[in-house]
Amino acid sequence: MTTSTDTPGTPSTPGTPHIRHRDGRRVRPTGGRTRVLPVESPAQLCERLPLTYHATHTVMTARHDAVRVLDGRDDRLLVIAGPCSVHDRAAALDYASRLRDAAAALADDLLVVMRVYVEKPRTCLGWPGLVGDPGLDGGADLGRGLAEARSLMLDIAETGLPVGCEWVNPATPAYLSDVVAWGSVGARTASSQVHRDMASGLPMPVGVKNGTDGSVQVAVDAVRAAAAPHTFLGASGAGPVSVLRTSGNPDCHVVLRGGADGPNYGAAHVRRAAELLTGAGLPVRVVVDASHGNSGKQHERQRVVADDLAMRIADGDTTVRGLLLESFLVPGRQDAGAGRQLVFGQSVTDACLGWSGTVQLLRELAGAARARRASCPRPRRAADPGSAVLGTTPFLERT
Ligand SMILES: O=C[C@H](O)[C@H](O)COP(=O)(O)O
Ligand SMILES: C=C(OP(=O)(O)O)C(=O)O
Repeated sequence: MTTSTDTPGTPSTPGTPHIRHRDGRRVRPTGGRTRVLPVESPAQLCERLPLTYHATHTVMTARHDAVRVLDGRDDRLLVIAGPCSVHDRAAALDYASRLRDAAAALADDLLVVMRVYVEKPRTCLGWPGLVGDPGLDGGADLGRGLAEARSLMLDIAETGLPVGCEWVNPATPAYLSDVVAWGSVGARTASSQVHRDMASGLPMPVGVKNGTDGSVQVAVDAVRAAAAPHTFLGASGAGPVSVLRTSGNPDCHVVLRGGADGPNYGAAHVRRAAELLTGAGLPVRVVVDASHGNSGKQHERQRVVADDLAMRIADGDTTVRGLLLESFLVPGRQDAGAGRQLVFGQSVTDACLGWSGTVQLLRELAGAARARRASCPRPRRAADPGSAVLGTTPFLERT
């Protein structure tokens, strides 16, 4: 085989040779499909936008408390609420200040984390989120996206409200993970080795969704895999690809989000998930996503899911440790696109509950946590909360 540079073609990397087979046929080059563009290193961005004292306090306290809630050592409910995706800083901060006030008022019963989802996995194609396309115009200025995402997360954490997000690209945590109190591996990536490796090194509790097909086993496998140490190639703070060795993340948990075969927030589904976890030798920690497959993506149906869970929790169910809600200022959703006039505070991805509906649900969930506390004899210390028996997990007193 010989190489030639006079063959027509569009190599996108300068210097990529065109290929001519020895029989004279032109061979389409298979390389050159990726252009490499520079971007600020994680260390540079973190130095430019450092974690402040207050934000550090928010993050560390929330991570610690979230683990205790998930383990049943804190009898509150973990509620991760916020827009499906953030696209507009002003609207996200407006929502955050309302959520922070509601969270403070309900702090005895709920541990509230704001969804600040800056990366979106897509079923096929679509807007990739603030990091991938901060201009919502296809410009894909990732350098700007990372900076905007970090700055927004920092400002929210600075107010005392912890933030949570889904980790989609394994290079992103190096830029943002120090600001994040709770993370997620989504339904589209739960079976991905890359995401399991990544979760094993994240310094926060990570909720792994069941698959879009409804498989909970895939999430259980991911939780088990992420609890173990891994060694893999990845982005480090200094930028270049490095060998990363993780110690394993013992704080991962399953998130039931429904799937192609319907919702899975019902008592029987939760029981089944708990059995799978126990069978895998894992602690029974279950969080339910009221949206996605559980709401059939009809935002108002999140109420039905949350009402049902609130009733079961008030009746003493201790298996469900938390809920995810998709909520923003204005209910519903809208299409984004270059030059479009957008409604302030309305989702550009999945439809969300509006603010008043959200507050109502938060109060209801707080009431359920209170009722559960009243019906549970306390304090009951579990010798090993990790080996909790389904539905009868004793809560330890919050300290
Ligand atoms: O949570 C948001 C969406 O459900 C997820 O990103 C997939 O979106 P899509 O099916 O519209 O691509
Ligand atoms: C994409 C999300 O969820 P899922 O992975 O369950 O579809 C999400 O929570 O934004």
